[in-house]
Amino acid sequence: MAEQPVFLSDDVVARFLSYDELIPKLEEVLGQFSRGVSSEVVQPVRSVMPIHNHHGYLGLMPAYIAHEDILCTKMVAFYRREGNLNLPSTQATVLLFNPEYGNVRAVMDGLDITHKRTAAVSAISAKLLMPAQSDVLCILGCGHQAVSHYEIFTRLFSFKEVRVCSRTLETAERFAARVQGPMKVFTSAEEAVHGADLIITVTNSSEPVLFGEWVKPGAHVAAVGACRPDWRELDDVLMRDAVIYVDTREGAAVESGDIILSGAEVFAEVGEVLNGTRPALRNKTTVFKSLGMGIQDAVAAKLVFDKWKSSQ
Ligand SMILES: NC(=O)C1=CN([C@@H]2O[C@H](COP(=O)(O)OP(=O)(O)OC[C@H]3O[C@@H](n4cnc5c(N)ncnc54)[C@H](O)[C@@H]3O)[C@@H](O)[C@H]2O)C=CC1
Ligand SMILES: O=C(O)C1=NCCCC1
Repeated sequence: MAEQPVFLSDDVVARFLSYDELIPKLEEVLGQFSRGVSSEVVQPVRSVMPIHNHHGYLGLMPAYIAHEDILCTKMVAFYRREGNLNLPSTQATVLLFNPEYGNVRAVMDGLDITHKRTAAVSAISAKLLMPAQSDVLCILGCGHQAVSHYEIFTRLFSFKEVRVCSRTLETAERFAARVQGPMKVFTSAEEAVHGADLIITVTNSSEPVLFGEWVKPGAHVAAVGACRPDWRELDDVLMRDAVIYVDTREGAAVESGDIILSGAEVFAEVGEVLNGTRPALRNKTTVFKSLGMGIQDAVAAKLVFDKWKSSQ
């Protein structure tokens, strides 16, 4: 008889998921994905269904990584929350399967996985693309992704200054109280961005929050929000002037409003840079447009499950 699935709650997942193990696994799988051997890493573009009555979307993100025998899917609900900050903007559940039988081995809360793997992939892009001398980090948006990005970026890199700015001063101040470490809270995005070497956009805005004329030439931008074809975080000037990197070309062509609506050309997948088949143009202004991938959730879920299992 097939084993019964275990349920791993968010705090259990968080306990077993470490950036130190996650980052090398993500680098490996991003490289394999971009090698394009479709039988090795199978990941269709996510299917996304609108939840009209609640300004939301439900995304289904299946992935199969053959050589590691990982079969997984994440279901993620995400919302445009205009006013009501008490409602969550993202909820996620991850199912990890036994690939041989097709039964579910684990049902996991997917929030910690989503927060950490997204921030880890942004950090991988930054390692490759940010200016060699990066003193000033600026984070636009002060929600959940801002927290995980702050944690990993300040752990991996040393900045002289970290700046944050959100839509309201209240959310920025709440963020500053939640994370450990120094930062300056700005009320003007333009002032926060001025002179920054590395800019992270983690907003739920559907209109541009970052404008090319504000961005220091040579800076690197990790753009994490705007994951719908009609949503923007970056304006046309920035999209036109920067060299554009993505997690997947296929996903970007279908889901990224910044790419579709600006008509910008994608230069490379981050996996291609990791493989050495496309260059990291560090001296130019670069944008990494992140949309999120099922394979990222899959390697994270496997790490969590294996650690949980060996703790039993
Ligand atoms: N690329 C990826 O893999 C993933 C992307 N996302 C996306 O990342 C974005 C952020 O996610 P969460 O942090 O979970 O959302 P959240 O709701 O916790 O935080 C969003 C933040 O953006 C701020 N914001 C909204 N409009 C703004 C503006 N015009 N200027 C500055 N700040 C503004 C809000 O005040 C809030 O602090 C969302 O769009 C989400 O869909 C989420 C998960 C994975
Ligand atoms: O990859 C993910 O997870 C998500 N991507 C875009 C929007 C919400 C979640």
